[in-house]
Parts: sequence; C-alpha cells; structure tokens
Amino acid sequence: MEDRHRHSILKVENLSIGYKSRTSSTVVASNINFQLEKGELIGLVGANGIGKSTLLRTLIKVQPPLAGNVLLNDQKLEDIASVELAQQLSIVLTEQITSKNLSVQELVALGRYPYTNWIGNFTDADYRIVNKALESVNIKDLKDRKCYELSDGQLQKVMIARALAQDTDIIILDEPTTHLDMYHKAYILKLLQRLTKETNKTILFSSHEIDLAIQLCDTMIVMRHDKVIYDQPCRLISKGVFETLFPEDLISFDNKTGSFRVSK
Ligand SMILES: Nc1ncnc2c1ncn2[C@@H]1O[C@H](COP(=O)(O)OP(=O)(O)OP(=O)(O)O)[C@@H](O)[C@H]1O
Repeated sequence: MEDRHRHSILKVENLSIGYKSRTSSTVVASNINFQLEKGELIGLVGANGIGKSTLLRTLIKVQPPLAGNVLLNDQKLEDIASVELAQQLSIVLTEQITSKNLSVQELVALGRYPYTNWIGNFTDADYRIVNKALESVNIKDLKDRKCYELSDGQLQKVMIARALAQDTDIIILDEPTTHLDMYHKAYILKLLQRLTKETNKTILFSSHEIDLAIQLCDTMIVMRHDKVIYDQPCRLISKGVFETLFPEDLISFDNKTGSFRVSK
C-alpha cells in the first residue's frame, strides 16, 4: 500500500554518469535509479574511484548527465535556475574553498545568500535562522572564532550549520568524515541522523565509513562495478551486497555483525 506521508525529494531515472570530451565519452556508471524520501539519511558508498563524487556532482548540477534524468521536487534539474536550486539543495564539500578569515557566524550567515538581496541585507528572520543553525550543531560558543582557528571537526560542523542556514529540502555532503578521528566520524554522522529526524530534511552523504553508514542510515546507495544498488541497510546485508564490494583477499564482510573484517 502506498504511504501517503512519503514524499520523494530527489528522483533519479535511468541515469548515466561520466565524462564527455569532444572526441570521446567515458561512462562511469549507468542505469542508476533511486528515489530519496523526505526526512531520510542516505549513505553513498563504494570503493575508491567507483564514481561517488561523479554521481554527487551530477546530482548537484555541476556536471551534466550522459543520459537519464534527475528530478528535484518533480522538476528536471536542468530546468531549475541557480537561485531556485540554491533554495532547494545545499552542498557541503570537504575541500570547499572557504574564506577562513570569516568568523563562524559570518560563514554560517553565507547560507542565507539565496534569500537576501544583492547587498546581502539581513532581516530579523535571517538572523534567527542563522542562530538556530549554530544551535542545532552545538557551535554557538564558537560563533565569534575565526574559521582558520578551528579544527577539521569543528569546521565540518560549521559547514553543516551553513547548509542548515540555507534551509533547503536536501543537503548533500561529499565525504564529511574525511580527516576526522573515529569519535568525530561517528559524531558527525550521528549529528546528520539527528538532523534528519529534527528537521525532516533529506541528507545524502558519501563516505568510506560503511560500517557506520550501515548502523545509521535509513537507506544506502551502493556503487559496484556491475551496478548501483539502492535499499535499506538490513536488506542490502541480507542480499549479500557488501560481500562483493571489495576483493576478498584482504577484507570480508561479516553478515552477523554487519561490519568488515581484515582476513588474518
Ligand atoms: N574530470 C574527470 N575527467 C575524466 N575522468 C574523471 C574525472 N574525474 C574523475 N574521473 C574518473 O571517474 C571515475 C570515478 O571517479 P570519482 O572521483 O567519481 O570516484 P569516487 O568514488 O568519488 O572515488 P574516491 O572514493 O577515491 O574519492 C574514476 O575512474 C576517475 O578517474
């Protein structure tokens, strides 16, 4: 039976992703189909070089699809103008070039740019939203610190707060746990999980932390050489999807614990 409360935010239909030059085209992955629902946390996983960043770049309209469609709130991505897109989708990139001379509060306030006029005039409502974003990720006490003074983990929280201030239906993060220690990897992914529940936003992130993603995500997109699979973590485990993700000579997936083990 159809659930009336489910609402698809991002829909991908028969998508092919890759790179095109004047003389050739390289397909990185094809026949990709999934539908991301409101309030879901989705992890995108797969081996190095499999195409995670290429897929995310296609979903955020940085690179065109080779074939197929990406629909954001039922509208084709190619038909959405950039300001409108910025009101629906926010992005957190690890290697984002940010002006680290800005204070934390100033950087988070940049998230309001799709709504402020060209001089960046802030209303009381804008200030309230920025404050709420700082509060949501527990960084209010850092608000006057310069971004160059922050640790990688603190900076990651600031970038997530900036995305929250942008107040979009979906937030897409490319490897938000890179450079973080074990505790902070879990902390950031747990934070994303909490935010999906509190805000009902859809959050899609790519990561190499497959064990954590299995524990925390509502659904996952698993990129393999033969296909891209989208399902709930427990169903992916029972279908044996993770067992074939990497060559078995070194690591194998333990179905009972839902985690990878190094072969001894
Ligand atoms: N600008 C480009 N032009 C042509 N090919 C590219 C370009 N960028 C990446 N590729 C190729 O596309 C494939 C997928 O790369 P991508 O960076 O999307 O993988 P990934 O899963 O994000 O990898 P990682 O986990 O190592 O970050 C790789 O074979 C890569 O060499």
